[in-house]
Amino acid sequence: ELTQRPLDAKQLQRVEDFLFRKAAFLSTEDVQPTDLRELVVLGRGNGGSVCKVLHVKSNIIMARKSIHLEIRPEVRNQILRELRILHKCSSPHIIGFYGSFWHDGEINILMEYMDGGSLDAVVRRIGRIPENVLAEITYCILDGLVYLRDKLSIMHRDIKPSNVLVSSDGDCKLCDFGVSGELHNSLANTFVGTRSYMSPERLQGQRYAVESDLWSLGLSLLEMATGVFPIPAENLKKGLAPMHPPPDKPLEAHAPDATQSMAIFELLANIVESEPPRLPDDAGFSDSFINFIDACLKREPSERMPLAELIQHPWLEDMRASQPVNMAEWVRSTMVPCE
Ligand SMILES: O=c1[nH]ccc2cc(OC[C@@H]3CCNC3)c(Cl)cc12
Repeated sequence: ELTQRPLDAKQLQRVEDFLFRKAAFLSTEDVQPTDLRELVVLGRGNGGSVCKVLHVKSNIIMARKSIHLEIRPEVRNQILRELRILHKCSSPHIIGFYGSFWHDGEINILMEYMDGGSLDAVVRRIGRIPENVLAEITYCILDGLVYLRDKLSIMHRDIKPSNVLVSSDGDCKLCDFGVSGELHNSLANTFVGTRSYMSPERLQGQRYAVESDLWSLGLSLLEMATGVFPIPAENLKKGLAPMHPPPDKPLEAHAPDATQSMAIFELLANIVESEPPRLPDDAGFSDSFINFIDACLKREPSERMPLAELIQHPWLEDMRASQPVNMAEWVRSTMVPCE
């Protein structure tokens, strides 16, 4: 059995609290869009936009992801049917699901609200994430991947910093995993972006499996540790992003996104043809962290360290033992004080 850490009592309590809130919510009849009061837009990406909403009848704050799709009723009903699998998800490392509904040309997915937001926004705000914090985050991601594989027999398909969410309670959860094949097909040609976390085998249209998620994990960790998207490898030569850039000089002023200069096709060709990127060995990262990322970033999927071994990698235990993190405190330190 994998070395799952026993959930601490507070974490278990929060999972139960969620299920209790969800029961209260489900006791209200089917969600009508008018039941939701829009509070603030949280972000855009993955084909949709995310809004913080209040479900008025149950007085629960939620995150609603809306995906505009021009599809036939049979296809959208198939998507809603497949999304219902998410009701079976109950893990401290997987975002909670309240339900989904179609309205006015959009699939709406109601999820648990995470007040710390997504890690892409955290990195934009503070520059880069300390190694010991990344070890905690990595454990949560790996445990979430184990849960998806063992309970839903699925891989994530879209591991990247913007699909990892954190909360001021110290929780760290995966979202936007590929639970609906029909939704995946409907979104197939909507890729927009200047960077890709996709594995070489997937970019080449070859068969891919959970090892492809491990490539994406390695690339995401490299980016969050250095504050720089690591492809092309030259990006890393310019040194790390400053940690906690002075508020007067927003990060953009520091590191204009070098990948913008490289067109997306050239970038994808680089991923497939070049040696995988590595953590710099003169920037203060531990050897076991460098080794962990190397174990994920093998171009050959079969050479990547399997999930069961990664979750037991010395880096996770060493970091947790030598530099333990209070995740609740750390997340709070990254949050923008409300005006
Ligand atoms: O609180 C959330 N719950 C579920 C999903 C979610 C997604 C979020 O952001 C997703 C976008 C995608 C690209 N960057 C951020 C945020 Cl910022 C909060 C939540």
